[in-house]
Amino acid sequence: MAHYDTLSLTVDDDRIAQLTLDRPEALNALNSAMMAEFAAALVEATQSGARALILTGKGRAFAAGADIAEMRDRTFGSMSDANHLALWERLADLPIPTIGAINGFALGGGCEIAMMCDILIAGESASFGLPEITLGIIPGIGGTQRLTRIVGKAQAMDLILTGRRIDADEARRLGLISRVVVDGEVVEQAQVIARQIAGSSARAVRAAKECVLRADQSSLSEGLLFERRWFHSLFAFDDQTEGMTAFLEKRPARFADA
Ligand SMILES: C=CC(=O)SCCNC(=O)CCNC(=O)[C@H](O)C(C)(C)COP(=O)(O)OP(=O)(O)OC[C@H]1O[C@@H](n2cnc3c(N)ncnc32)[C@H](O)[C@@H]1OP(=O)(O)O
Repeated sequence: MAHYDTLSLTVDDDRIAQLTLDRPEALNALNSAMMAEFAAALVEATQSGARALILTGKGRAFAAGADIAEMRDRTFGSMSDANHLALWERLADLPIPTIGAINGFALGGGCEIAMMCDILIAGESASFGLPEITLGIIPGIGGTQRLTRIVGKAQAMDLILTGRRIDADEARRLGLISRVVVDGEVVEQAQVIARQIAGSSARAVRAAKECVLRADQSSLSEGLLFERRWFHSLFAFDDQTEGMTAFLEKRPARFADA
């Protein structure tokens, strides 16, 4: 793995990649150096053959948002010419499943990149929010769009216009995250989920991810057709025969690429 200054990337023997944001002294505030390294690390993780990626933060935050000290003196020209923040969006395009393991604060851009993850779990004392409004700006890493799709207009307006923080339980009730776990066990639990995914058929996992993402972006009829076509396509591969034979023979499936 390459050396990074603002994050670390590991890939274990089960082909689980773990990307840890590592600027704990600034609560993992997202600066330009981290953004460039993040994009490079996603490429490296994918090329390593990883079957799932866990994203977490070192210390008492997942990430407390875009780096305010770096942004304060920016101008419209410098922000728009560089298309600032656009690189973070690469996370949403990753072909493998991504699991956000949220420890502590996930605020502003931190909450926004968390919402890009496919599965989100959080420690009991995690807190989420989009406080950009208090800084005279708005979310810029997809926060208004993703939050509205997830929780609906009224809840999104409430959270974005007030900038208020919510705890892990409320985040789960609103649908932002799927599981709340004991603080300190977030990464461990994410690894359990990742290993389960890595033991499945890689093609079926990819198909399932593409279908779920399609549900957000297409009409129901298009989504249903997309799903059915993927379903048919999976019968072209050995994983389907192996999975069904294993069930009938009452043994665990041995997928070729797992
Ligand atoms: C896309 C746009 C955006 O994301 S804009 C940023 C949105 N995020 C925020 O507005 C959150 C800003 N942070 C806070 O409100 C607080 O830090 C906190 C509530 C997350 C934690 O408060 P606490 O009192 O526990 O810690 P400190 O405030 O003392 O923070 C420690 C240390 O981290 C630095 N820091 C925190 N967040 C950021 C940030 N977003 N950008 C840059 N730096 C940040 C903070 O300044 C402290 O540094 P120090 O050198 O020790 O003063």
